[in-house]
Amino acid sequence: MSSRTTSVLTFAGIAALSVVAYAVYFDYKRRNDVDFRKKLKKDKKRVDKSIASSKASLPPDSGVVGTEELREALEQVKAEQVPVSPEQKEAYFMTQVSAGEQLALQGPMFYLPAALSFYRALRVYPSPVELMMIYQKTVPEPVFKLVIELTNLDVSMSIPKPSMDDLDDETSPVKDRVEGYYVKFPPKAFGVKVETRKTGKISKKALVLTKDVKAGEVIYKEYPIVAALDSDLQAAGTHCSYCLRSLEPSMSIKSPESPAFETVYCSAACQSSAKSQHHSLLFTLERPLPQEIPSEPITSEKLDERRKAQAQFATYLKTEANGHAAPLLVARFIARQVNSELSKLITQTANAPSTTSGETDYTDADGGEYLLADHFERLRYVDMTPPKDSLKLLTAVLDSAMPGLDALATEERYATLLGKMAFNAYGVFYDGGRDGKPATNDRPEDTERTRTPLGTSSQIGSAVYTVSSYLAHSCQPTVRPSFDAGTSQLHLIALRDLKAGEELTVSYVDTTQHEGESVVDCRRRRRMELARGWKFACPCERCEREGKELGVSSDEGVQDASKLEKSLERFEANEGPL
Ligand SMILES: C[S@@+](CC[C@H](N)C(=O)[O-])C[C@H]1O[C@@H](n2cnc3c(N)ncnc32)[C@H](O)[C@@H]1O
Repeated sequence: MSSRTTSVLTFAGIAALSVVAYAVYFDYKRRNDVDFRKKLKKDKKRVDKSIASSKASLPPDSGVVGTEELREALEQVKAEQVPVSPEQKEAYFMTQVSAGEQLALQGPMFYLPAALSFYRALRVYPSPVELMMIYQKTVPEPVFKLVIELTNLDVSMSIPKPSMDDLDDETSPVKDRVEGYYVKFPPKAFGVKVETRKTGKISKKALVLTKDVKAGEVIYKEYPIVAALDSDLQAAGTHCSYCLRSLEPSMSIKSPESPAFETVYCSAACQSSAKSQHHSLLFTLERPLPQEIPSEPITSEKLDERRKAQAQFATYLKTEANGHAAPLLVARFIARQVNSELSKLITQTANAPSTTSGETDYTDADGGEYLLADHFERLRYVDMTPPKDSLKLLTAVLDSAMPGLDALATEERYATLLGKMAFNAYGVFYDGGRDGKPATNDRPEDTERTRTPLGTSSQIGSAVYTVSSYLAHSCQPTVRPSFDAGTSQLHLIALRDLKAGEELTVSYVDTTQHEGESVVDCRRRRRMELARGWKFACPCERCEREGKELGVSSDEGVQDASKLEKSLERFEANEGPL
């Protein structure tokens, strides 16, 4: 995939989410909030007035817009007072966007006034970059071009130009936002950077040290974007559902508001974080929007519908998805994105207090230059066929909480998200891992794949991290993940002295030679597991060295999934190298 395609996809992902969040918020208020409906009526009058005055001020030949005309119009707009209070800003924003939409429909003569309306809305919108992206998808092209010209003319406004051509322009602020990502991410304090490395024809992203470290040193600590307990522990109530800490059942905080999916927490802070990130949307009957937005009470039928959807999804997670964290991780991820978008819209338009727990989370998931989507869109994924009905059950939960949310989880998007979770999740374990995980009847290639050097059967749960997702595998790794806080916080520990510039690698699978296991068998076991779960023939030094010593060649470089499948089949039948 070219970097341009990736950039466009990243934009599309973010814009889609913002549009959906805005549309859902708007629609929800329109349906449920009497005051809001009254305000809309008033706004309509204002819009009509605004259109009338725009029409009246049109010069007679205003089909084509010259730079001078544009400059004059811009100066006039900039001389206008911008509303100050959040409520006024919101009303102004709505008026201007509606006026822009209606003017744009009236033909070329009205393109400039339409663009000016959209431009006015930009001046009060909390995330102008995202709004430009929304405009790019929704506003007629000639009008959008005028909005771009207006922003270009206005040097004092730092709104980037998100047209496709600009992505090829080295000086474009948008290009900088997309490609500058790896300059700003990971944050310097992590002591690592992401580099693209090529082995033969295959290029991969690698995590590289930016400082020297000593053996045993903690290189960085990282909180997950999303985490989930293994389903047997989730049901047992022995671990915190949010941070995955082990707890005494008598000390735990139970969540009475979600009978469908019982959760326990180790602290009020974890309970509050879980609720604000995902739990309230997925498994409670609480209104998903913050208190600041008044609404009519929800009917008992609607509540029943929501209760039923949650119960069905919970049953699915406990039975059919049993042993697989990906569907729950995806549900929590989507809910977290929705909550973060909504709280951003609401906190910035209505001055409401943040609904998040305030945990230090460098992903900027709750505002800031890069969003959760920016991080997640860039991660690699494996093609997956979603389990039957799992998407339907999830969208029913989302839709019963807020009509319209189902647009966030199309089949394609859902499959990609599952594939991302499966490729990038780490198994969380501490104190040497656990025993007694129930065995599954799944085929090996269908079992949970989470990078865990102790093996999946020792993990207590799964979690996805942004920085650590970039770590490549080696059977002779330079670092190891550790969970020394006894929670899902990942500590990356150096396994030997390492120098700045060295690539960091972890073991995705158990690479230790077990008692009674020969070198051949150990090599075979881990290579099969990597090929089945991770779709690559391991090219690491250890595999190479052992292969040479044992006189077996290896199919390094097998990256094409169809070729890999064949290679794997031959290898399993002892008929060829992998
Ligand atoms: C979670 S991603 C790791 C991120 C990866 N470093 C990247 O390129 O973005 C896992 C995938 O990276 C690839 N990968 C990881 N380690 C590798 C290695 N040592 N050699 C070749 N491919 C590797 C495999 O395709 C694997 O399924």
